[in-house]
Amino acid sequence: MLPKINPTTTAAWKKLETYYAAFSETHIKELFQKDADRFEKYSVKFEDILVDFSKNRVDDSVRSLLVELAGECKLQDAIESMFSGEKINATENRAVLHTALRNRSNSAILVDGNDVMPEVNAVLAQMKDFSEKVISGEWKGYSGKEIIDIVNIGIGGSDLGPLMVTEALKPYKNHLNLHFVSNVDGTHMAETLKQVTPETTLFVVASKTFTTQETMTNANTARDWFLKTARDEGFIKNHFVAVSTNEKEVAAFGIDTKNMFRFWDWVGGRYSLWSAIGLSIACGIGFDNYVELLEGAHAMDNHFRHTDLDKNIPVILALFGIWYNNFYGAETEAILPYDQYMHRFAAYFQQGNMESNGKYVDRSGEPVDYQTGPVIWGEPGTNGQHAFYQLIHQGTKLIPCDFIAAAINHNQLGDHHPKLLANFFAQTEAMMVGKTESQVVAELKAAGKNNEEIAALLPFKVFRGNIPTNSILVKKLTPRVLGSLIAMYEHKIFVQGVIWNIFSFDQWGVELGKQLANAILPELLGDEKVTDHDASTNGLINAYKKMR
Ligand SMILES: O=P(O)(O)OC[C@H]1O[C@@H](O)[C@@H](O)[C@@H](O)[C@@H]1O
Repeated sequence: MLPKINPTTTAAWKKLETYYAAFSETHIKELFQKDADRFEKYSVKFEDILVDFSKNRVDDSVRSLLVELAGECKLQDAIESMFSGEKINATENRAVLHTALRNRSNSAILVDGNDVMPEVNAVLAQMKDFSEKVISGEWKGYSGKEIIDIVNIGIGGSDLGPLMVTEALKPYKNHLNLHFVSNVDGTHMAETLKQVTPETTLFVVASKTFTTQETMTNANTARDWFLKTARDEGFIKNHFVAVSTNEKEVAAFGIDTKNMFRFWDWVGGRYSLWSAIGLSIACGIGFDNYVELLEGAHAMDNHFRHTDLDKNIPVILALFGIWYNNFYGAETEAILPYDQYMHRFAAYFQQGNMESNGKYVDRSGEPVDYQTGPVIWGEPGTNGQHAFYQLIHQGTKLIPCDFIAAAINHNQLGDHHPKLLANFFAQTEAMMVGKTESQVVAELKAAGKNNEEIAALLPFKVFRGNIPTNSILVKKLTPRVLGSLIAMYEHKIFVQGVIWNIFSFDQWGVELGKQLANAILPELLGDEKVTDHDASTNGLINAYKKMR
């Protein structure tokens, strides 16, 4: 069980508050001036990943007080509780074992006294067998043709993980074309179906519950579309497989449970790409590459579980995040991959982070009186530079940023990569050092401006700097490296949830909207005036009825 400790009542929190009062105006530049070894002291190398934490508003005292905070909040016990299969997802009475799905050591992990590893390995073997058959062409569509297109139908964790990973690992892609349909907006399915043919398309219906409205609607539409051409329900088994925890609903849909890939209630939706939800990944990049992804995550799991807190990458990321969130009042964090293939990475961790730590009730059921999860957002560099970096550099909000880049690009095209990386390094430098008044004056003088012109322009051209960044530089974006990066952020989220004294593995907050949508749906069918909601909702529904 996780402890129920209000972090603000710890001695470390009080000390951090006192320290913050004196320290908060300190410029990161000064920290570098005072400490020649700062880069070495504030960076950690893990396999092919270098994480540079040095450009943060953190000194040795802040770092050790944050580690003290983690200690007082019993972080190490919490880590052990998660890895050993305790039911730390208390509001759903479930263990949290995405780490078991990538437990390449195969050591026993017990849930209710039963080792989960044999089942995990059995599903992995099933995924290997299936993906190899589809890739080799041994798996045939109803007319005897090989599969060319795979359509993953899922939403939330049953979509974002496979989508993000297959985009990030596109250089490892085989001949199969992957498509992802998530939105209940018919456009998503309609546009996808335009690109595929029934004879050569495999639908992977991915849903933990197999009751999600969007996914079931899309899956039914896909089945109708398929049967219009195939005409025989007996052919469904060649073209529809399911990934789910819900055997009953899978069978009710008409999918042969032989073509069902199981997972378990101890896999959270947003942590499910490591489970059979990764089937599209295994098909798209091959099972061996999928296993490499698991291996990379497992290596990060070991680092997280066994490394001292002050050298532990996910722990440091989490603690520095808490420093900005709870002491500096930062509301958001940006994830900025300088890697076009990682264009869905921030979106993926929007769910990972915001669904996990977007909670205002603590583990005792009381409302918190401090901030919890931040807003996560981001786009790949350099695009973001020409869009929203203005606000990061000169806006009124403090936005800590994570920069991610690979030293070796999969596409060695002219001088694109040095240019990309020059921007990566320049942005983290600019965010930290800024530009002083005297630098601006010197530049304007050199450009031939007179004193009056200089005075008029000066305030607009100054950059305060002191914007905190983490730089995550990897050798190359391989499946193993990506696996480690994803696990790194997952554990960061876990650490923050532990310290904020919230339950990170439930998501009750997504339910209300679903419930109300189910109530509204039948009201949209007829023409009668709707009156049972508030005036705005009634007004909108009635206006819609007139417009359609
Ligand atoms: O995989 P299924 O059950 O369709 O859920 C899909 C998604 O639904 C949402 O409402 C959330 O609960 C997510 O965590 C989940 O990933």
